Amino acid sequence: MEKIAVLGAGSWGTALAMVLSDNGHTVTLWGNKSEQINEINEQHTNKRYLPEINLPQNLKASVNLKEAINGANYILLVVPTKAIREVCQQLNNELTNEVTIIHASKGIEPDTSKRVSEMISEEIDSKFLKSVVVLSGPSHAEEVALRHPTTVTSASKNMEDAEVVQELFSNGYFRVYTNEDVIGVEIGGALKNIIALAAGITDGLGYGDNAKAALMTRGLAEIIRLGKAMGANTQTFAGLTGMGDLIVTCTSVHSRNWRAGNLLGKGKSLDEVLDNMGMVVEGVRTTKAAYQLAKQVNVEMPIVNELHAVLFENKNPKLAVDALMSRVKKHEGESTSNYISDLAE
Ligand SMILES: NC(=O)C1=CN([C@@H]2O[C@H](COP(=O)(O)OP(=O)(O)OC[C@H]3O[C@@H](n4cnc5c(N)ncnc54)[C@H](OP(=O)(O)O)[C@@H]3O)[C@@H](O)[C@H]2O)C=CC1
Ligand SMILES: O=C(CO)COP(=O)(O)O
Repeated sequence: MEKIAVLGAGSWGTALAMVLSDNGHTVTLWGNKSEQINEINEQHTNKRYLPEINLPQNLKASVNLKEAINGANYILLVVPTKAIREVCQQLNNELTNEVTIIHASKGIEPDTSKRVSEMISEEIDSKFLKSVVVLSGPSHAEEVALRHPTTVTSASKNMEDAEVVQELFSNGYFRVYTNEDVIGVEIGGALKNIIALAAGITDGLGYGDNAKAALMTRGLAEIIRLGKAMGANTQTFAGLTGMGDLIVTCTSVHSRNWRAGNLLGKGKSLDEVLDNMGMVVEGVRTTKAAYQLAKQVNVEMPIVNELHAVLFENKNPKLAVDALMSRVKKHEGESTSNYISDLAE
């Protein structure tokens, strides 16, 4: 059994800390709000993020980062993408031994186009960084906390590290696969949030399942095109962290990205939506990042372009849908870089 620090006491950090505690590991959940940390230690609940859930009695929490990471060989980082660099900088100041950093955040940084694992490698002193492993897949915190069957992927360039993480998390309700395609796993997890925002918008506009199926299918084509340009293995996008996460995020009321899109489709402004969500909506920043990245690598991403216009240029969502529907007529396989044959390899 291992001592593991979980940094980020929101919905996903808490649910993953529960999985690790269920597996018998000694887990300390780190957060920055003392009231919330006291609630976790004394009431064994985290009501703001996981209402109705009783946390395992052996799960401890701390506001003190030094205390949380003391003696840990594994650190699970689960804060919103925009906080990754800041938390890594704090962590870097406290580390005294080499650690494996596992991250479960889904986003791309605007302006730098960096994936989360790249930000971690840039911020953590290499003498403290044994390995970076990504944990991603179709997994709403609300369902994991209820111990409902869930499958995810542990990805690392080094398969042995991915397998160690697979072992740490696996149990009867949490099944972990491995993959060495870190780029594909991170791109799939980040970009599905964009498509979920768009799917929420079409639902909010009152369009039905046909529109959602269209967005998911053509959205996956866009994700694969960008992923291929970034060096991903296109087969990864047929798996849990690609198609799997796209399905769960576009079709679930648990998804904050879908819910945010739904409110936008119903006519709320982006500021109103984000002010009322109370949890991170990663797809907003990632839309900005993907929009910039697509231009840099010259990849066609019409859904991303229209969503960017809705979010940041005040475009009416209905006009964005009209624009997508009236694009130049195409062959279905055109500009998908034969990804279906790639997937079938
Ligand atoms: N929720 C889910 O089902 C899943 C989420 N993810 C990913 O996990 C990541 C985290 O999401 P999630 O837990 O849902 O988000 P939440 O909004 O539920 O929680 C975010 C947590 O991060 C904390 N936080 C934010 N900034 C900092 C900081 N600078 N220092 C310390 N703590 C900070 C927040 O603290 P505070 O309360 O003080 O604001 C809060 O506890 C995202 O990238 C998301 O895409 C991945 C899979 C599933
Ligand atoms: O990543 C998730 C499920 O796999 C959670 O999605 P949301 O951030 O949209 O809630």
